[in-house]
Formats: sequence, C-alpha cells, structure tokens
Amino acid sequence: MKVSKFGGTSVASAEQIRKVAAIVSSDPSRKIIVVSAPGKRFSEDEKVTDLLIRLADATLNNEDYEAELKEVVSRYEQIATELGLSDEITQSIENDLRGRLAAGYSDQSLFIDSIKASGEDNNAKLIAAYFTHIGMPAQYMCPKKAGLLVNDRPERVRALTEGYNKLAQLREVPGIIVFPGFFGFTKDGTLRTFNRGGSDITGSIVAAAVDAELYENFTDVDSVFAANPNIVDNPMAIKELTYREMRELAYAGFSVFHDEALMPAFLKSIPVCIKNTNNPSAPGTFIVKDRDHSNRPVIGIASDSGFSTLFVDKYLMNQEIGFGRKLLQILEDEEIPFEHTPSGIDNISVIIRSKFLNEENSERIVRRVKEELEADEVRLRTTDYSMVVLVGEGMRFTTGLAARAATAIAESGANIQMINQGSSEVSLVFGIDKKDEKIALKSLYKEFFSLIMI
Ligand SMILES: Nc1ncnc2c1ncn2[C@@H]1O[C@H](COP(=O)(O)OP(=O)(O)O)[C@@H](O)[C@H]1O
Ligand SMILES: N[C@@H](CC(=O)OP(=O)(O)O)C(=O)O
Repeated sequence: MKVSKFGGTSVASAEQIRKVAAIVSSDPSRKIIVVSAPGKRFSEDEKVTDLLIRLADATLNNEDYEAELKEVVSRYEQIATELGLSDEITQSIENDLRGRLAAGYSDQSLFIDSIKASGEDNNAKLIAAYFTHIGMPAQYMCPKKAGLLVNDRPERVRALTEGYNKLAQLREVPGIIVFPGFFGFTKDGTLRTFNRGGSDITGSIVAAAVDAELYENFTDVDSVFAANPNIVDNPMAIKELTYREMRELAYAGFSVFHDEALMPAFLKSIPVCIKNTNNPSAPGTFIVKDRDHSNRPVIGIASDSGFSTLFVDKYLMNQEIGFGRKLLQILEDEEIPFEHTPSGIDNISVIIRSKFLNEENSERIVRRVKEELEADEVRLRTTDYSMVVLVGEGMRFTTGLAARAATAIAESGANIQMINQGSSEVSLVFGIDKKDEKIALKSLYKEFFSLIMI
C-alpha cells in the first residue's frame, strides 16, 4: 500500500485534479491520498490557505469579510463546475466556512487554525466527490475520526504516536481514502494545524501509521534538485538522498519537502519518493536510509534567510562552568529555540530565527545576558542574515572540502561571518549577509556541480 500526498500546486485547479485522478487510478496500491488546499495556479496567484488567513484576520478585526469569503468559495466553485460536480458541494463548502466563522472563539489562534484547516478539509471532500463521480470508489476521511492525534502546544504542533494504532486501521477501509493534510486534533478534540507546508507532515504520519510500502509526495517539479531551481539555472536532479541529507536540506531552504515531515517515515524506514504530478513517468527523487555516496561528497546546497545573531563576549568564558547553560536558559525562558552556537574561548554566538524575536523580548534578552552573566559585550544583530549550507553524507570522508567552499564564497565577493561544521559532518554551514546569499549559492554550485556529469 502506498500513501500519496498531492501538494497545493497539484490540486490547484480542475485540470490538476484530473491529473491526480489519473495518477491514482493508474496504480491500485495508491490507496490513501493526502491532499493540500488549492495552491497557486500561476506564479502571481494566491494559495487558498493565504486567502483563508486574510479571511480569519478580517473576522478578528471585526471587518466585513464577505469579499474574502466569496474569494475562497469561488475558487472551489470554479473547480467543482469544471469537474462537472453539482452546486451541492460548493454550497456545503460555503456552509462549512460560515459555520466555522460563526462558531466564535475563546482563543484567536484556535480560530485561525480552524479557518486555515478548512482549506484542506473542504478540498478533500471535493476531491473524494469527484473521484466517486468518475467511478473511482472513494471516501473523505476526517482526521479526528481516523485518529490523527497532536499535542496541545500551539506553538509547536507535533503528531503523537499514540494515535498510530487507530490510524493503522485505515488499511482495512475499502476503496480510496482522501485524507486532508495540514491538521490534526488534540486528545480533547481541539483542531490544530501544523506549520505552513504541513500537509507533507500529515502524509508522512499516515504512511508511518499504516506501514506503507512507499510515501509518495507529488509536487510540481520532476525531482529534488541540487540547488533551488529559482536561484540556479537547470540545477542537477538528485536521484537518491538519505533521510539525514533531506532533513538538512529541507531545514536549510529546500522548500520542496517540509523538514518536519521526515521523522515519521524515517522511524519506520518508509522510503519517500518526490514526484511530479505534471510528469508522473519521471522517476523522481528517492529518500532512503543509505545510499552509495562514494562519487559525490556534496549532494545539495541550500540557503535560507531570516536569521539573527546573539553575540556574547566575556573574558575567560571558557573557564566559567555553566556559562553556556545559563545563556541558553535565558532563551528557554523566552521560549526561543536556537539554530547554531559557534563559539571561541571568550565568546559565543547564538543563531536564532528572527521570527522568534521582537522589540520586547530582544531588549529583555540583551539586558539579562549583560546583568546575569556579567558579559563584557552583548550584541543582538537582528538585521537579516543568511545561511548557506552544503549537505552530503560523503563530506566527512573528503579532505579540503571546507577550503574549496570557503574559496568559492570568497570569490563571489561575499564575506563569511560564521562557519559551522555540524558534528555529524553531514552539513557545512556558512553565515553571510542576506544580500550575498544568491551569489554565494551560485558560486558554490559552480564549484561543486558545474563540472560533474549527472
Ligand atoms: N532544491 C529544490 N528542488 C526542487 N524544488 C525546489 C528546491 N528548492 C525549492 N524548490 C521549490 O519547491 C517547489 C515545490 O514545493 P511546494 O511549492 O511546497 O509544492 P507543493 O505545492 O506541491 O506542496 C518547487 O516548485 C520549487 O520551486
Ligand atoms: N496549505 C497549507 C499546507 C500545505 O502543505 O500546503 P502545500 O502543499 O501547498 O505546501 C499551506 O499552504 O501551508
């Protein structure tokens, strides 16, 4: 049995949903289909999830939201009409949305989650109706009924493996199951969404729970490429990646697959295949436990922006027992995760995602570090900072690689502000100014890939 997830671009229009139906019907082992909300039909288009966020915001601001509501409903209406479905499905989607809007809220974030989740929920209902309409026996599956359990920490929603036993019963359901991505329910029945792009996570959880032979992730590119195709022209296609490599690349900017989506599949050793809905015969990229990495030390280069650095300097810091713990405790008190901690004998930098910082907590952190740790110098640099990351299982067996990478970045004119070789040696991270991100990435790509045949 395969679990096949279709992303926003794969279910953005009637034409795309017809392709999905053809893919599903071509392989009887594609039994569980996880779907996103309709995504972008063209580059300037808006995803339904973004329209829904605007709708939720308008409601919370006590504004008239009819225009926003109409925009969402008309996206489904157009799809349903073009697929030859009756008005009934559009009417039920509108009723569902009006019900969610009228339900009231004790907590704004729960309200926003409920509105956001309607994007996938209603699309799953529509797609199940279409499959049935064209003679493919299918049913919509509610994640609550199926047992997709999540924790109740709103800032970090994660699936609970306790739900897996119930989810495993999906194996016994006859016909095709259309499962909405992006959300689950806490033990007390509260709906919570994963982070943006989280339908990939749903697919992985369901695949792990039912012990799928394969988790297919259908998107709009033929494969994962060695660099972001929006930055590097015609990057090399990757045939095979390990879970670790994909996790590092997804974390560092390969938005094609959610970095949190690997863990459920990894724990059950379920292979993952990234494939193209618009070209399903292309082999795609396989994500597996092990691969032969002897001929290529670096498999991909990713980059991401939106980082800040907290720099702390104190004479004889290396001799002060507990300094690092106390510093990280201050961040923990603020519920702020950290990404990297490059350090010297008298100083340490903590790299933080800027989205976790605001004026208030930034001021508090700097003050506490100065006062409580008696630091000589504390600087919180919140101007945009980027990470460029080289990833490959073969890197740890290759000498001179860091020097080659540093030279390539220097030749691009970018100034390296931080280097961090992960202890696993699967990744090598360079911190640079955001303005230099693209040029450094291109230069690294040229160094490590341009002379290699695919
Ligand atoms: N290294 C990469 N390889 C392939 N695609 C990438 C890479 N980095 C970024 N992308 C982008 O990821 C996009 C697919 O992800 P996403 O938009 O989330 O798809 P979906 O709508 O299917 O969930 C591609 O269109 C591509 O622009
Ligand atoms: N629709 C949600 C979840 C998701 O996974 O979407 P997509 O498959 O389009 O990345 C979002 O936009 O975040």
